[in-house]
Amino acid sequence: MTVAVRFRRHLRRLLLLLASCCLLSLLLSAYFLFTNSSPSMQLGQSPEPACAQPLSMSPYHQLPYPYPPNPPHTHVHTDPVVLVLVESQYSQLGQDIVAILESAHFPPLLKLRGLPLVLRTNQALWDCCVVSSSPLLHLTKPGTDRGALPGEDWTSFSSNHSTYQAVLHARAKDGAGAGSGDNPGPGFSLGLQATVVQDMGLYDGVRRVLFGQGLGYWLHRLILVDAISYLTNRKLTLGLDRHILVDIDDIFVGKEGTRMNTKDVKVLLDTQRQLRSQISNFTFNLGFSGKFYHTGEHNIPVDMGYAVAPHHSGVYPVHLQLYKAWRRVWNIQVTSTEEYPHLKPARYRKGFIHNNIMISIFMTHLSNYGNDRLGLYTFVHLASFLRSWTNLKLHTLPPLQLAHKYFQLFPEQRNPLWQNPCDDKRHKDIWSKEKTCDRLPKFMVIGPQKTGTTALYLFLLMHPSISSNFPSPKTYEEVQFFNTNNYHKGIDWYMEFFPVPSNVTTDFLFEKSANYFPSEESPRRAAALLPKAKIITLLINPSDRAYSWYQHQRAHEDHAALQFTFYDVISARPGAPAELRSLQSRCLIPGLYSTHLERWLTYYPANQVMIIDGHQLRTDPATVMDEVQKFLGVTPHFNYSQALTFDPQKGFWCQLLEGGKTKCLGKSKGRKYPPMEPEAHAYLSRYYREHNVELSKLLHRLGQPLPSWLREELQKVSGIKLCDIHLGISL
Ligand SMILES: Nc1ncnc2c1ncn2[C@@H]1O[C@H](COP(=O)(O)OS(=O)(=O)O)[C@@H](OP(=O)(O)O)[C@H]1O
Repeated sequence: MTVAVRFRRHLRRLLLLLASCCLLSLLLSAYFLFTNSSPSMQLGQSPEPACAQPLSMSPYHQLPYPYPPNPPHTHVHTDPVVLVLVESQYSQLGQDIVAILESAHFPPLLKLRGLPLVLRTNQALWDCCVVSSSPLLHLTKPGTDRGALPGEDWTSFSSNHSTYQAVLHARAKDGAGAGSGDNPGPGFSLGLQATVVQDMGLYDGVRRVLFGQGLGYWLHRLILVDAISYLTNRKLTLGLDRHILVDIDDIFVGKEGTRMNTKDVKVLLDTQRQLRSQISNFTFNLGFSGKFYHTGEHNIPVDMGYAVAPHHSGVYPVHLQLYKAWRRVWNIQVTSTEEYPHLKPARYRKGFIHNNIMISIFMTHLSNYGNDRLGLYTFVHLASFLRSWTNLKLHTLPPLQLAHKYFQLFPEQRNPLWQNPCDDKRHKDIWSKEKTCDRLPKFMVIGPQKTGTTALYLFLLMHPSISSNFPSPKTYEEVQFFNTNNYHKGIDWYMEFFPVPSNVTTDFLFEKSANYFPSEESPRRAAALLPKAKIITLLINPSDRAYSWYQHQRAHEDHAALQFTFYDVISARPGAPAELRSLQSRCLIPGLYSTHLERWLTYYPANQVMIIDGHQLRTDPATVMDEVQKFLGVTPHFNYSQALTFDPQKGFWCQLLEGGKTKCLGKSKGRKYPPMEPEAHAYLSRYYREHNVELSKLLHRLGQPLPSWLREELQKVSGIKLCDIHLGISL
């Protein structure tokens, strides 16, 4: 089973668990809220500004970051299920819970039965401040947000139990609250309303963070980030270092009169000085592109290996010529894009490396025109906001180093994921007018090898509306785009393999690369570029497949295959020679059908995937081809019973030509070799047993019949009837 499949299963399980916990929490909350509304204590008010008060007696408030160890409750739940309670904007159930706390329909004072917590609802508050001693804080820096808080529906919390620790305090506008003589509880300051509290789990073993209003309030969002970190024991925490680079694009471009003048440059330098007080070495980056690059008049160094390449210059979708020109003429090693994979939403933007040019997303685009003061104001205030309210540390680096840093931080982004430029209007507009997105396959035969893929390929080409890719001009072999380094040659390279269809709606282009089936990368890459494509796979008995593949290797004079018997290959142990082990895995792994199929089904819906019984294609190709035509929706219907004939000499079905001649596959398909030894047969039956069981379950789930070879293999599985397997009883 692949990591992706396992992850999906875990995720599904986790979501179910979350949903059940939410439901339970909802019921409990509703029960508590409705069954007891008498306050157990008076709430206080203080004339002092918020957070100027001495803080609670909580045993934790003195403890510095990193967070204290788990509270001494014996059964503290640190499972992130509690996150759902605060994740109000993104989860329907969480929304309900926060809505309860915000609701204007409850009496002003509530006590939660079963929990030592009192809620005061529907308040107008002001002067909100972050409690500096809260152990929750990581990203958030203590400070006071003066003035009225938005809305008049705030809920505040008080308690006399040390499990609760205030995170945010505010003052009640109407003067309500605990009098100066009241005791608001150990976790709370006298006279202040706690609007966000952290439950350490000391009371009932459940750690929580309770918000007295939604996440519309900006400080709540900051606290939410810390709450997630706290509740997951820092598993979901980002570091505090951030890098910033500001490009001023094309400073010499723009109409006469709108370009930067001396005054603009002076203000720019002044801003740079201010920013340097907060970000050491901060330097505005002069971006150059287009025809003004390298004009040299201004004596500004431009050989930094970097050029701004905004979307209109075609960084993504990739124009290969541009990359080559950059490299050759200006030795560009890094540029930036805001289009990959799409312009919006900005948080999904990524970088990638193509043709040794790093394309990263650090570009923050300042206007290239004169008189721009707003941009400068924004950057200065952004930096001071971050310094005042967060513990983030801002750094800067020159573009090249920053790009290296970027891919060091996000190595998974190095490899691009190509998409169809015509699926996004902005991409299409950038895409060259001479290019078309119609030179892409509508369906693919993905393998695995030795299952009859070439026969299927030949039969498909007999159909008047179906055409395939051109063979590789160098190797005459399959394209192998999605599973090899060919992928890094880009989609232009791939499209060159296909003819321009004469009729886009009726013509069916396809590609057959038999190694796509077991490849880890192929399904994700194929689905990104060809999400609507239909996928055809052929399965024969994996033992026969392995044997045919071994014979194929021998015919190609593979050194190890000639040296070792088939049994040696399939039964090689971990300490065997590397050459043998490599041959073994290439021989056996493609036959783990259920694993590979599950991966394809992660990226493609089941109705786009056709699983053909390769044995049936061999014995009754006309019936299979009828089903294939139906699956593809291709017209006109082609009569394969008339077009194919069994060739007794070849021992296989072949194309019937005029005059009764036949066109069969070459010598390399349908080879003559001795039958597999019984010992190897038995070994492989055992080896593939579990996987065949998994395959039968998968086919059952998809509502597909079991091929006869699979039935036979399953019958060898002792004591287990097929119907048991279908019912999901494991062996
Ligand atoms: N009609 C017809 N003609 C010839 N061969 C046929 C046909 N139908 C199925 N087969 C079986 O296809 C096997 C080769 O599979 P592939 O074409 O997928 O092989 S490859 O991966 O492309 O090398 C090949 O395997 P071998 O018998 O081991 O050569 C054949 O058994």
